[in-house]
Amino acid sequence: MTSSRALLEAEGLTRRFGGLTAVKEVSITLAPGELHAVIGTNGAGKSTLINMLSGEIAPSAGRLRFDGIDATGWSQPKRARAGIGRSYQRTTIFPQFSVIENCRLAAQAALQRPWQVWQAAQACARSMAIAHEALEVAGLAVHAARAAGSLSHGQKRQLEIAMCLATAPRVLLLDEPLAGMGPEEGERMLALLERLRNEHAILLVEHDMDAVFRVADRITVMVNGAVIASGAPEAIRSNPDVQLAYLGDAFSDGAMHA
Ligand SMILES: Nc1ncnc2c1ncn2[C@@H]1O[C@H](COP(=O)(O)OP(=O)(O)OP(=O)(O)O)[C@@H](O)[C@H]1O
Repeated sequence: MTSSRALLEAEGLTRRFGGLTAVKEVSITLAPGELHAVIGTNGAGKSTLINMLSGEIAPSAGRLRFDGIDATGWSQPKRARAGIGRSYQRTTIFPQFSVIENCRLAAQAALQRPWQVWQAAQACARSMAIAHEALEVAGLAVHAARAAGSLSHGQKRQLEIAMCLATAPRVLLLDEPLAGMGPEEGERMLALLERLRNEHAILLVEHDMDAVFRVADRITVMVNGAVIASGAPEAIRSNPDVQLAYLGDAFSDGAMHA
């Protein structure tokens, strides 16, 4: 399944927690311009997979390549600096700071090196410019001066993505960006994903099947830590193994037939 265009390539990624194998030999590729969704029932191993790709937890086995280079041993900060950005299921903003300040801090953290203190002023102007651009892309420019804590739930999730964009990522690992959103907020987020897909390699973990089947170019299905199918949405929709795995679950409510 490895493509020559792939920016991030995981091969045989495995993670064990004691006697439990949360992720079993998962191979997955992310390419620029492609939105790759990973779906699976609760506990299938999706977050553990994202955590291994972002470097938050180490794999028990398997390899990771970023832009053709072995990145398996890279720390999370090193991966972030290289261009692997992620958003979280939980909100990670500073509520008392303004929207633009949250974004600027994310940009600054990505730009600054501790030994480059003499460049602080220059870096500050640069990080502010990056922050404004990220807010523009994320559709939050009009809210720049507001306290981040006063944003709606959906706007906070948009801000998290803007903060991620402020670190200039090439890969975006998005963990349930639609969670807790109403229909209008969800549509805004989907429109944002459509805008981001051209410039980034995106991994989307999402429970909203309607959304996944609408926006994904490729869908990988996990069950009990293992991949049972991976392909274009139409192929996944008609895959008997997937239908069996989801029988009586997420797909039985008609989402698979949307
Ligand atoms: N730090 C940990 N220690 C022990 N077990 C863990 C740990 N993290 C995850 N697990 C277990 O690994 C399995 C996969 O969990 P994971 O959170 O990756 O699934 P998921 O597909 O993201 O689920 P959800 O859709 O509910 O978020 C679960 O059985 C979970 O309890």
